[in-house]
Amino acid sequence: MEKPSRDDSGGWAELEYQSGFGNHFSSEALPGALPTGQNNPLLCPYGLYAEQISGTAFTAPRKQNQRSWLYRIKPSVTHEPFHPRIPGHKHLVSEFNQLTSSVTPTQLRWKPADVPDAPTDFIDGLYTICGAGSSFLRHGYAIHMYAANKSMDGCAFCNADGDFLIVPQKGRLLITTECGKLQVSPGEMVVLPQGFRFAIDLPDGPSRGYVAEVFGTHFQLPELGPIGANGLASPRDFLAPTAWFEESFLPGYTIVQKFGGELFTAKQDFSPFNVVAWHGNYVPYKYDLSKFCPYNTVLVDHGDPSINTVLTAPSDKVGVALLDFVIFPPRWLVAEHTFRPPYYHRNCMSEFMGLIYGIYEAKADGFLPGGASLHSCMTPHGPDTKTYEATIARGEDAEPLRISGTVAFMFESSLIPRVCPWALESPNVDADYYRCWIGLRSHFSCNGRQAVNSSLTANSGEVLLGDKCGA
Ligand SMILES: O=C(O)Cc1cc(O)ccc1O
Ligand SMILES: [Fe+2]
Repeated sequence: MEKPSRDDSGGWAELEYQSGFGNHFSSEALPGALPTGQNNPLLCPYGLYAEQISGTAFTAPRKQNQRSWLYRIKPSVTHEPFHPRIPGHKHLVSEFNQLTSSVTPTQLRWKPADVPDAPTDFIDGLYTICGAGSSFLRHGYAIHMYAANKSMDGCAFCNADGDFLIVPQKGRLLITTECGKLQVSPGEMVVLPQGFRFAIDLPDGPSRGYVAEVFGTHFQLPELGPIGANGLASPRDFLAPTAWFEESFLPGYTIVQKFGGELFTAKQDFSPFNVVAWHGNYVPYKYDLSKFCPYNTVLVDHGDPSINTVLTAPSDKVGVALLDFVIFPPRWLVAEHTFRPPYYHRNCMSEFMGLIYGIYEAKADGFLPGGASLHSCMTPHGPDTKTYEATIARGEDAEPLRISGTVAFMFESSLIPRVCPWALESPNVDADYYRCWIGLRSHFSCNGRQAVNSSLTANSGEVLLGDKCGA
């Protein structure tokens, strides 16, 4: 089989995918490579080894159970022992506690990170921003970002800690996985489940993006409730790869395994992308965010952002997410006599936001593509002064307005994030972020109406009117 070039997009754009979310897929790169009638025959077709990868406990309820069978030239165990990687990686965290990270209720915003000048691949370009819980306890999440400029070479990455949901903001990702290849462009997202080996090529050079990693659970489609049977992200728009393999002698090939936030390496002399056929429902997949079918208010008020949930990683509490992936895509705003941008609020959930392109509807300035913000549990936030003033200026009879040319997103979690020291000390921290709200003036006016609140009433009982009441 011809191997698509790893350093340009030749062949990648025409990749074939299998469509569906949570399907039991099957794929073979050689005819008849999948055993029939059983998973684990004594002798597999073409002399392949059968290997299972489990995404849930063997005994997980059938509805949640995830596993795949890989039929490969050599099993993945065929490698030398793991050793701590030298050099290590100082900026990855999978356990959030006082030793690794700290808390702040302050509104945080980061300017976009520069892509480094020094050759940096996806592994070295990945750095944790914040998170909660522990990969060891199989509960929690980490939010990372990456800035890289070079393809992974002679190595594959394997994340033993959790599932990666990657949102590229700049530069395509050409991802070779054990199940096949995926091309992921800015405007798309990809999920690489725990344990799969993958290599990321960067055909466009400088690349940047966001990663949510969830521990102990997997992403699923949100319930649709009264919306009905259709809408939001449609299962058929999720794309899984088709089997692709290479049989090559690659002396010194390295598996880099992230385990407890630390990196370990093991050598082998062949490509891990040697799976000739596979079947199962535990697979990497991608989704084009432009396929999202948004729902919204059509008369008054501002719907909660949960209406824009693409995927949710559930916690053990019904209706409460460990981590939701929510987008703010192009759409019409039509609500009448309504403040249409996001409302001012304090949320018991914590909100990490990123911007893929364009201008986010709540921030006229300062929240830039490739940048990020974090509003933790009960930290007040909302539209900046410019957005507020512009919205009020449009008046009660504002025409329907189309938000265009932008996609922002939010990773929203019920667990409160601790922030890594390098994220807090980064030169990209926007120290002036708070100023975007400082200009919000009081528009309060009693306008001749009697103030019923005693604080507006002078000691004498005199009613404060007009500018006397501070308008
Ligand atoms: O804070 C944000 O910008 C995200 C957000 C958007 C919205 O429309 C409503 C609530 C919310 O938290
Ligand atoms: Fe918010």
